[in-house]
Amino acid sequence: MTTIILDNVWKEYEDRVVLERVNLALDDHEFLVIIGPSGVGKTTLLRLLLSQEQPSRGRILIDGEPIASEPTADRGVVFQRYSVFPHRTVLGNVMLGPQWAGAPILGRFFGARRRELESRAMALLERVGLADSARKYPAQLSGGMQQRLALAQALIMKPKVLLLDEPFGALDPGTRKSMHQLVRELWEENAMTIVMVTHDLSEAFLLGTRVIAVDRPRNDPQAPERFGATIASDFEAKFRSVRDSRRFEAEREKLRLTLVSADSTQNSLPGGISPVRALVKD
Ligand SMILES: Nc1ncnc2c1ncn2[C@@H]1O[C@H](COP(=O)(O)OP(=O)(O)OP(=O)(O)O)[C@@H](O)[C@H]1O
Repeated sequence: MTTIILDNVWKEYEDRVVLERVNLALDDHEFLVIIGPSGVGKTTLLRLLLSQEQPSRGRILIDGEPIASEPTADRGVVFQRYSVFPHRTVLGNVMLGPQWAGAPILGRFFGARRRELESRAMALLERVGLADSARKYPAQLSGGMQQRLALAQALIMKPKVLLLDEPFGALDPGTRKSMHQLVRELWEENAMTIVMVTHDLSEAFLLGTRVIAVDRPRNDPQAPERFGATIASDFEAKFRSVRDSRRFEAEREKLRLTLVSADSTQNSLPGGISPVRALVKD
């Protein structure tokens, strides 16, 4: 379970206010999408969630605890152009993170530990459709394949929160569509929280359980840096219903069993509709 709270968060660079009064409470397993005009502070918000930047004021809590002051493995990130290591194979790139985390001096595992990691990395490459390219180098991959590699690299660290900064921005429409599908599936399978920045509104509402628009509510033409951006709108998006329907399904199943066991003889409603079907209809 992962909840995120931003409590009156500000980000200022000397006299320049980039973000002000940002308040946000994110549920467990949310897919939050951030939209907003160019230069408004969307990436800054992601960098705060990664601890690449610190708030000037306010606080960020993850699962009720103050966010770590340094980037940690439980927060993965994928950028629009991901800098994979060009001299490592696809498999080597995926194995790198856990090796650095587990053996910081040598950066390498040996023996059984290495074999275990290799099989985990291969399973993940299989999942993102890159198993056949495991021995290739990044330069031999298309843009979409490189983004799949970036996803595998982030996921092998089992992040609680995955941050995506315009991850599909450089991809052609067909590849983009297949990446949407993949990310959506990975989000469901891994039960993680995703925070994604995009300029594409249809993508935002297609993927997100929640979409926030970041904008500057106040403007001083004489001093454009005086006011920062904040959450101007907050929408529940289409995919929330899918997430919530899973909870609903579980509840419905419980109720169905109760109804069936409580009264197997009187399980019809007027019009011949059974209670189960009536629930489904609702
Ligand atoms: N280290 C910094 N020092 C000063 N200003 C900064 C710094 N980092 C970011 N900014 C400013 O903060 C503002 C917001 O930048 P940010 O990259 O977060 O915007 P964005 O909404 O992600 O933009 P885009 O959609 O174009 O990627 C920009 O005006 C940028 O110049």
